[in-house]
Amino acid sequence: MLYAHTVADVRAAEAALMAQVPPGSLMRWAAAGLAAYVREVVPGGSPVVFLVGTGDNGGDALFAAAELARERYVAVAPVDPSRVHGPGAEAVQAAGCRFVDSPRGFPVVVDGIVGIGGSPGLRAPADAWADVIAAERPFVIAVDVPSGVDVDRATLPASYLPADATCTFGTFKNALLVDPAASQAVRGALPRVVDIGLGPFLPPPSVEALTAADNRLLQAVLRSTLDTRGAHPTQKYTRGVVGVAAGSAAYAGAAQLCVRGAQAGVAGMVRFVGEPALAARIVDRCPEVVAHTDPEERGRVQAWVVGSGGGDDAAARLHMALEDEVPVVVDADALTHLPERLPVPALLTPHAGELARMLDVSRDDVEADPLGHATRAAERWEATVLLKGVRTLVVHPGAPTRVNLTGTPWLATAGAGDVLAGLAGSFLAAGASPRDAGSLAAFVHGAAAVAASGGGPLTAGRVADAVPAVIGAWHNGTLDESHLRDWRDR
Ligand SMILES: NC(=O)C1=CN([C@@H]2O[C@H](COP(=O)(O)OP(=O)(O)OC[C@H]3O[C@@H](n4cnc5c(N)ncnc54)[C@H](O)[C@@H]3O)[C@@H](O)[C@H]2O)[C@@H](O)CC1
Repeated sequence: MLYAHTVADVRAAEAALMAQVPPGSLMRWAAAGLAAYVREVVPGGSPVVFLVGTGDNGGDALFAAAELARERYVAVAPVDPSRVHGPGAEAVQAAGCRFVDSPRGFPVVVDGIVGIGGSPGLRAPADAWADVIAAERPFVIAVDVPSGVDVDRATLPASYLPADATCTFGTFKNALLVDPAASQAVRGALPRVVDIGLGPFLPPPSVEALTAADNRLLQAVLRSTLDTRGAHPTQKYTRGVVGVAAGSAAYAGAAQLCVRGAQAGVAGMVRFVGEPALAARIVDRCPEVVAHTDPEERGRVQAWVVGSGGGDDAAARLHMALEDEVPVVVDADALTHLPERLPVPALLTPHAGELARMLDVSRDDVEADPLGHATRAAERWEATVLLKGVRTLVVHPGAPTRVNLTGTPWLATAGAGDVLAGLAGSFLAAGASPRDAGSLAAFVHGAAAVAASGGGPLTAGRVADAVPAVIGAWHNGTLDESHLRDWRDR
């Protein structure tokens, strides 16, 4: 699992650690880690300019500059020459670094303007430096966080300095994992986390992300439903039955893709409820499905998926599902019919436009602050909200938010959300909580998309087809982290 913490939590942990170690230790460790990282990502002797702010972020940069000055040409550009970290300034002077007043002409820039102590946005002269950098496109390495971003909210003010590589300390910060900051300001590979000993002092994270190594969650779900040792015979019913009440005459394909997502997942059986013509088409394409054309005769399920391609009867389908008192995935059109309070554990799966309608704000508002809006909706309905996006969020009140890091831009394709809803329903039916079901489904869905895409275009049906092999590999520990996303190195 990758973990991100809030600024307040990092500061509290730093204070607790600092009380136990000699003064200046943390900054020395941070600076040594930063210098090693610069060496690693920019090997050879390229000249480097360090942009140095007035706080400890600037201090980290100065000590790293002094260390690297032994090996290559290093310049220092202070934001305010009268306010630089004292011991850091002495170190760069002793090391013979040159002082400059702009990053102009340098192929490599290290951004130590502000870290977790910065208020959002860039002030003079950093705003002008950002313009120079945008024009010249040097390789930019951020110290702790790219300067200017809102670190906790992961939002982007008018001015910030995007980084091509980021070296952070102790733990991730929200802005390094969550959009829009993560996608826009943190280009390239995931940031490097330099261990400065904060671990024992950090509280539970604010944000976390599953990795290929985190298959215990999946194993725990399957342990209760799938007996791989033969001690207790596994039956389709013990694996969970997922009900799909999705699709409409206008969006018949949505029903089918939702069913295919559910079938590809971990449940043992899929029931479908819908009008006769639609049900007949589903069974034709997916003969394993048990279809019910009369909702009164729908049979027992352990979880429902409602709303994908919903159309006019989405409200009735949601009402029907809630009557069964089992967990429910509420998708697409059904999201506009949510009751004041949900009587069952629920996973709401909006995209930005749907979340905007739920909260009566604009889509732009949601896209500018996905974490804030998903959190608002999760608190408003006391439910888990899975907000679909490049980095899908799964927000549950009172628990760390999960951000999904698998996927490919090719996954932005018609029907992908229907497959995801069905897949999430299968995890719910197998006994996962809405939070785990949403994050497991998002992870598997993204990884399946990468596998199916092979770097090229995708259809949603091919994503569903790739799901079983991803679940199998993740379950038995052979999933390869390096094949889980293809936006990493852009
Ligand atoms: N506290 C510690 O023990 C450690 C801190 N570390 C570093 O210290 C950083 C935090 O240091 P600080 O708390 O001093 O805060 P920062 O250095 O992040 O920023 C605060 C300083 O920047 C100025 N400032 C704030 N917003 C600004 C803006 N928008 N534009 C320009 N200037 C702005 C403030 O006047 C203040 O002087 C971390 O991000 C990390 O890089 C590391 O050395 C690890 C240990």
